[in-house]
Amino acid sequence: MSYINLKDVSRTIKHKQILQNINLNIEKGTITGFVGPNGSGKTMLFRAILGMIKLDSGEIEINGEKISLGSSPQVNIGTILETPGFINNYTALDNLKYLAAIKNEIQENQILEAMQLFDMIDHKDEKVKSFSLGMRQKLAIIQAIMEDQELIVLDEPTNGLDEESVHIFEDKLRKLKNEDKTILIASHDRFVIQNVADVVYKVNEGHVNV
Ligand SMILES: Nc1ncnc2c1ncn2[C@@H]1O[C@H](COP(=O)(O)OP(=O)(O)OP(=O)(O)O)[C@@H](O)[C@H]1O
Repeated sequence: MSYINLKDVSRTIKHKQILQNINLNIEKGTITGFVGPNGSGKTMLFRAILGMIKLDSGEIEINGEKISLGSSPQVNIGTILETPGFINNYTALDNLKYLAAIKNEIQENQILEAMQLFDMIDHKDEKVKSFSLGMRQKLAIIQAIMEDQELIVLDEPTNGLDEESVHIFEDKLRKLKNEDKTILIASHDRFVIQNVADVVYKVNEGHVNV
């Protein structure tokens, strides 16, 4: 049994088939890349896997657990889906502490350790409203990995990152994979996908193909 299973998953919104009969098996401890044009369905696919949209038909299981709209899976999941909603008037550290308080599983030193990875320690006391796009994106990556999440779902994670940060990010993904984390990543940056993914799927008009 794979770690993530999608069986005949379909969803139509306003007469448009957004996800079309998707069958997918993803193994634990792998990095799976998704590529495809704008509007092809990558984000919707991730939303479906995370139980954020209702399916018209089909089934999704993560670690043997059936996923349905509104039920939060037992698996600890880290995500970046579109623009992360940070509180602009809070500092970077306070934003991360606020997010960490939801699950209350990690201490400040673990947050700082994750910030260190992307050289964000020097900016920890600055308000997020002063951050550049790339700095916000680093913060988004940090929140997606800081709790040692076992499933990490990343939609366009390298948006706005400079070259060095992309390398740090790729290295971190490889380390997480070696720790048996399962990572899904959608990106228009084909180099990132080529560099890290074990399997790459093409998404086109709601279909998913190898
Ligand atoms: N809230 C919504 N209501 C109706 N249709 C939507 C909604 N969000 C997305 N769609 C449609 O779903 C389809 C898939 O969109 P999705 O955001 O998954 O594409 P994507 O592959 O992530 O694109 P991009 O590369 O631009 O991020 C598109 O046709 C889009 O117009």
